[in-house]
Amino acid sequence: MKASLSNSELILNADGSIYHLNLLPEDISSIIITVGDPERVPEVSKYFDSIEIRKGKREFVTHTGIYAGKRITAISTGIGTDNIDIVFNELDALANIDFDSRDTKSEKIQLSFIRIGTSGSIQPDIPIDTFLMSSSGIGFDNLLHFYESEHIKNTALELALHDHLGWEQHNIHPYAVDFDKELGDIFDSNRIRLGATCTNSGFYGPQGRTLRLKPSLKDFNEKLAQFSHKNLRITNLEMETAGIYGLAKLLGHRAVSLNAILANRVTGEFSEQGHKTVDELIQYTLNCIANSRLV
Ligand SMILES: O=P(O)(O)O[C@H]1O[C@H](CO)[C@@H](O)[C@H]1O
Ligand SMILES: O=c1cc[nH]c(=O)[nH]1
Repeated sequence: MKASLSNSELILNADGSIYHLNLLPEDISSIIITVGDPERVPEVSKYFDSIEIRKGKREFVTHTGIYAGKRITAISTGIGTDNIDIVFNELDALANIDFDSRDTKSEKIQLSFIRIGTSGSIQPDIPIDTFLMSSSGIGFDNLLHFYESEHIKNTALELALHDHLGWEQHNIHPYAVDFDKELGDIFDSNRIRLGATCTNSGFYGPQGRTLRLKPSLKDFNEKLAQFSHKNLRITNLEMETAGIYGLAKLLGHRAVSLNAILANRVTGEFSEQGHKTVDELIQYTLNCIANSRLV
């Protein structure tokens, strides 16, 4: 028989809540909106008809409530896939590990994750203040390389990208994971574009930005923007989507990432109405959830 999880692996606080998120199993819904910025959580939950849970620790703020008859959890992940590792492992533990016996439950709950994030476009025809749904997440961070994950990756996309970039000598080995198409269909409309999203481990050098430091790869964004594979092109850069797609799939959950495009890296523009654009994406997302069969 498999030994149950020790105190150093499944870490619970004195009140029985999970270590970083400070949440109890009953605090979360199976419909989960993730946002990067902790201040975006109340921007989502202000539309709820009622709020039942308000908890937080570090950058991980959680509100659970009811919107149009659906129980929804909104949680902030902070910035980066290092935090995605914590948030997704702990949310899955809340759903699928019995905290008393410290064993995995025999009946698993599938969670539906919807990220509402901000991002920068690398294509001239994807303007600021538009919405974009990530059909694939391409990870330049290393998160998925630490998990057995060959079976959930889009290896055809990975190979085509490796061939195009030729960056092995720079120790850059991106991984690729697709969104959950059925979940994505709920958010599809002529209001939102589709594209492949690159996730990286930083905002400046790792997204081809130069303030005072010189990038090692001079043509980073251009090379990504030129790539195409089976009608798919790389459209935007941010810092969480690929990790979310990878961990959600590995754990048997569904995920989709919706981006408010705030920067256009080709034209050099940055939105002056970012708050409004994000607010519109929040309302769009909630409306799609309300009109869906998600439970
Ligand atoms: O607006 P959020 O969701 O934080 O997402 C984007 O914004 C942050 C960088 O400013 C990164 O987390 C990036 O992915
Ligand atoms: O350019 C951008 C804008 C928002 N978030 C990012 O990670 N990059």
